[in-house]
Amino acid sequence: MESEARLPSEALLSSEALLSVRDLRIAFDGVEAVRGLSFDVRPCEVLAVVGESGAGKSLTARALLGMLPRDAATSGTISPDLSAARGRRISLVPQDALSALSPVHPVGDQLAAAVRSVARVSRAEARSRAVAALDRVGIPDAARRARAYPHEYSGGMRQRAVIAMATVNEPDVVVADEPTTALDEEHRDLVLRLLAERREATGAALVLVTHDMDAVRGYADRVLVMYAGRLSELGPTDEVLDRPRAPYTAGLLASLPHNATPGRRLPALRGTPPAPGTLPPRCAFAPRCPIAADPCHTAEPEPRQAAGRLVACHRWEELPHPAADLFLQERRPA
Ligand SMILES: Nc1ncnc2c1ncn2[C@@H]1O[C@H](COP(=O)(O)OP(=O)(O)OP(=O)(O)O)[C@@H](O)[C@H]1O
Repeated sequence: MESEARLPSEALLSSEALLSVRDLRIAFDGVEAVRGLSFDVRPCEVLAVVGESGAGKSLTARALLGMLPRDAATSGTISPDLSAARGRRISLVPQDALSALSPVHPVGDQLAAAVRSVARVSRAEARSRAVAALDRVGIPDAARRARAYPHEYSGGMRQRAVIAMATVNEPDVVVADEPTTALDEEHRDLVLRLLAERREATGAALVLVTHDMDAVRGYADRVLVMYAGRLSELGPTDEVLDRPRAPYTAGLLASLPHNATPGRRLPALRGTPPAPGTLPPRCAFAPRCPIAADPCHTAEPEPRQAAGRLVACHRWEELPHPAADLFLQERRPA
């Protein structure tokens, strides 16, 4: 039997945290979409946030930035609150590069304005930092290109410019919200490489919200797996991906196309996540879980320290390894 210790939420606090999120709840019209989430962002790490659509990943990312919709009701703590220092200590790389850039100002002017919004420097100095930032993300002839408008940039150059914008002030935390979802493979790799490179050069932590498990494997130090607004599993990337302990993580990984064995039926996560507001007091994953048993149907599991990570599952010790076949069997008619 592997060791397990139930921890009170305060014990999840880590002295090395750059950002601590505790019991974060985000609700719309009284319905909670994020339901008591606690995690840390550590200095200089890449923390991936994964989970199916609707898990609450983007809301969580936006909460870090203080960019939630006006009608969102929140509770819990995010400390320190960096939202007032947005652009200086925390910045966003959004999914859509065009939305991050104003169409009516030259790119260099936008970067220079971003510099001057946080630093008392001359226009000339801001301009020179803007050009240097464009140069660092590989925009050729940056001084000339700084005078061009976003629509004069190619798609790849716009992506680069957005990363330059997010990192020009060397923030402590960069939040990238599905930065590659809308991109083809070439641009996807470019964005991930550049983000990783700029993050490393500036010593920033990167919170990477993504559906792309290859990106998680390639770039993330730790991964936070979310399900129905809660933490399902959080731990070092290789350990979580190589040996998931939460059945939800196992199902998510088993259903990736490249995990298919030729000639065998593809494992799949049957069903869909519950809609917010429809959650009875049980494990939200229980109806889809191949190893759910008694406790899962009566009490929602809290995150526990287990096998070198946090796992929110009553039955994590019962999960076989590898677990993909569980999800194959689940598809057979009863
Ligand atoms: N502005 C809003 N008003 C009402 N409900 C919202 C709003 N934004 C999000 N939600 C609810 O919160 C849930 C979580 O949203 P969120 O965008 O964080 O999911 P996600 O995990 O990022 O999904 P995806 O991968 O599709 O982006 C949604 O399913 C939705 O029910």
